[in-house]
Amino acid sequence: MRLHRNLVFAVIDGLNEIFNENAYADKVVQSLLKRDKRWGSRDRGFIAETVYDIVRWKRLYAEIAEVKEPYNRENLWRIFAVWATLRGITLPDWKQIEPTPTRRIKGKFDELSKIRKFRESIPDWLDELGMQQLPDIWEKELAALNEQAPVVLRVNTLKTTTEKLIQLLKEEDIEAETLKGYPSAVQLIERANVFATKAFKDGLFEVQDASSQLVAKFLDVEPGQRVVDTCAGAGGKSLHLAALMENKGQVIAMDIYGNKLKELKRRARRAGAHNIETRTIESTKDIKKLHKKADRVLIDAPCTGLGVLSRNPDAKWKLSPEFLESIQKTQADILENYSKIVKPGGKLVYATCSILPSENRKQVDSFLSKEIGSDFKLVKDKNIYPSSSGFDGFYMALLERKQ
Ligand SMILES: C[S@@+](CC[C@H](N)C(=O)[O-])C[C@H]1O[C@@H](n2cnc3c(N)ncnc32)[C@H](O)[C@@H]1O
Repeated sequence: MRLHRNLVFAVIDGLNEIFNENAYADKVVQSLLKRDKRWGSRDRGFIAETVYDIVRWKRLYAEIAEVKEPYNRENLWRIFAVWATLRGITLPDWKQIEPTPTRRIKGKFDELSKIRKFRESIPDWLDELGMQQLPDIWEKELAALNEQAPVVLRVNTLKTTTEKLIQLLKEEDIEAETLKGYPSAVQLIERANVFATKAFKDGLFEVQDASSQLVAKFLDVEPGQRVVDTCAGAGGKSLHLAALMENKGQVIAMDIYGNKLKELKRRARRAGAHNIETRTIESTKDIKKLHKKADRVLIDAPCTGLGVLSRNPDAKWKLSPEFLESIQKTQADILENYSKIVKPGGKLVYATCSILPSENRKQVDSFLSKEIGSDFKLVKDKNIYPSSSGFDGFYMALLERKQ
């Protein structure tokens, strides 16, 4: 592979923003890709994959490069040189790249790979937490979370079928296949920019991980019901709920951030999902109005996102023990307050994209031991682990409010 100067410069600029300016990797990559209209899909792929790779392996590469945070540009070039050397890419003779001791880099890589926190590139506190909470599986989950996530689409059944979508994508030179056990999912055989397709603009699919596609189904919705999606965000699950309900009944999509709900509205229009109403949560009154009013409630709770590290590797570096503590408190409050929206006889799903028991089953058990929780029973729950599923890590619990 020959390295192109302007692409590598874009990578270095992106890393600077992510590591030194606390910017989110997905946003940074999105804006880098707009830098030069002449870049083709290979160039764009190089930038996105290299940035994500280096974010994913930051601790390991920085250790090999012998650089410490905050990284100046020279440090970032050294980290880049480690990335390239370990991939067997011949480094060009540019002034930014110092003569790199290839053998030394490979030797250090072998040596550090014996130690989990370097091999899997993870902060000490997070590694200790994972070992405490998931002693038997942490090591293999961590390895799975460092794999690149596949691109999975959810077919919008309000407008098309999986077979038709696969055919339409093929006509746009994108190969995709169905996924056993995930009725509305289609997985790309090779990565491609699906957002540029006509099928996307026509609202025939959304990009949504296969594990995430199990959440709305877990809620057991039916056409005609009133369903409240309490942490709807930009609406990945609300859109799925609307499709499962065949556009009949009502989905009330709520969030504390109105801008996310605006994006949800745009997506709903494109998808032809007409039964979604958005409501920003301004105060507890907005929740009280709905007490005992819904057949189904979804709490897709804010969480550490530890189950989706393959998609968002920068979360490893942005999370902190203080954030974990505060998000767990939020999860407990949300569960206690929003469960009151469920009608007697109605159902609730509590879900997270984390694999930590303290954000998952422990939250459910603690809720069930409270006064409001005694009105509910746990019907079933499911832990989805990246190592066995091949997709994101998720947790979902189905609870039923007694009559
Ligand atoms: C896991 S994300 C939701 C993802 C979304 N359901 C989807 O499928 O695309 C959690 C959401 O909870 C929202 N949130 C955080 N605190 C909240 C609160 N107290 N009440 C309601 N929503 C909250 C966040 O803004 C975020 O959009």
